[in-house]
Amino acid sequence: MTASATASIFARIAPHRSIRGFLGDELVEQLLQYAQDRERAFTPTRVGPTGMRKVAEDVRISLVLHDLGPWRDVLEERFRAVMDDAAHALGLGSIDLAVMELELVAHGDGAFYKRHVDTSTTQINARSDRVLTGVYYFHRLPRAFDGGELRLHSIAPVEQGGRFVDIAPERDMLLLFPSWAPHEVRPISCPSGDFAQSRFAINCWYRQRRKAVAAPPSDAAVPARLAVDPSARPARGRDIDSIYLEIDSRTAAAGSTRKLLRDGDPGFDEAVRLIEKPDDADALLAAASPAALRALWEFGLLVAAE
Ligand SMILES: O=C(O)CCC(=O)C(=O)O
Ligand SMILES: [Fe+2]
Repeated sequence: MTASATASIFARIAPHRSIRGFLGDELVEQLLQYAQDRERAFTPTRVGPTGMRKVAEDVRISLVLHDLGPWRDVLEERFRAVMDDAAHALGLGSIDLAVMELELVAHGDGAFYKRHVDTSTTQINARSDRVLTGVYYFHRLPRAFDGGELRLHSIAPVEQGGRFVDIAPERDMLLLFPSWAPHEVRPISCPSGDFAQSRFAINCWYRQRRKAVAAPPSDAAVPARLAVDPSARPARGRDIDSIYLEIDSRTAAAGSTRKLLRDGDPGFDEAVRLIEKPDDADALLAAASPAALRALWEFGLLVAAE
């Protein structure tokens, strides 16, 4: 490829699509009401990888609510319904969906989010990656804020021939773009300062499952007596993502030839419970199937008892 062909790829704005009238007025009103009722439960947004996220007011100011309450199921269903077409239209191929991350974000007066990519939250040993970003916009009428465009950038910065496009956050519009595409939220001015008049958005990240690395069949005998690795730390009250990460990092630390223990694999449910409640290990081990015990041992979550 010539240098100028490469330059033009990096100077191109990522493919994107918008779907107007995505949820319809009735649901918009219900979501506005929900946001208003839950105002006190919103917290400052954070940036950075899972498990190390921090408030950084020089990068991002907005408020977030992860609990979508009674709307979670219907939202998941609607977002899921457009995934395949959007992924193909944007050149992402078929997504092997692991999970959808959903959150409700309020941008009020003075809010913004500087240029970033949505893939940077993922840790090296995560089980899935953000591949497709959906942002669904809604707000009260008449609209009481200005600004808040989503600026979609090419990979190359403007000084190197790059470009950008500003997309207005239209009420009841879903915008879809690849999660690797650099973008920002332009500053919002909402002179009333009234939370209910914020620029609301539901972020949806479609996470693609990482390919499993096939485990070589192990013929080593599972030790007769197993115990929780004494160096394992209890993880009560952690969210499920941190538990997944914990499973993966313990697997790696044990030098296991198997790469990831996944949902649905023998031993996966037991692994989650062991990490959540290591004190209940004895009862869990007594009830676990031989296949689950083998997996827990191969993945380094259990070790031979002294
Ligand atoms: O609200 C928007 O337009 C986009 C928000 C965003 O980029 C993010 O939360 O990662
Ligand atoms: Fe983003």
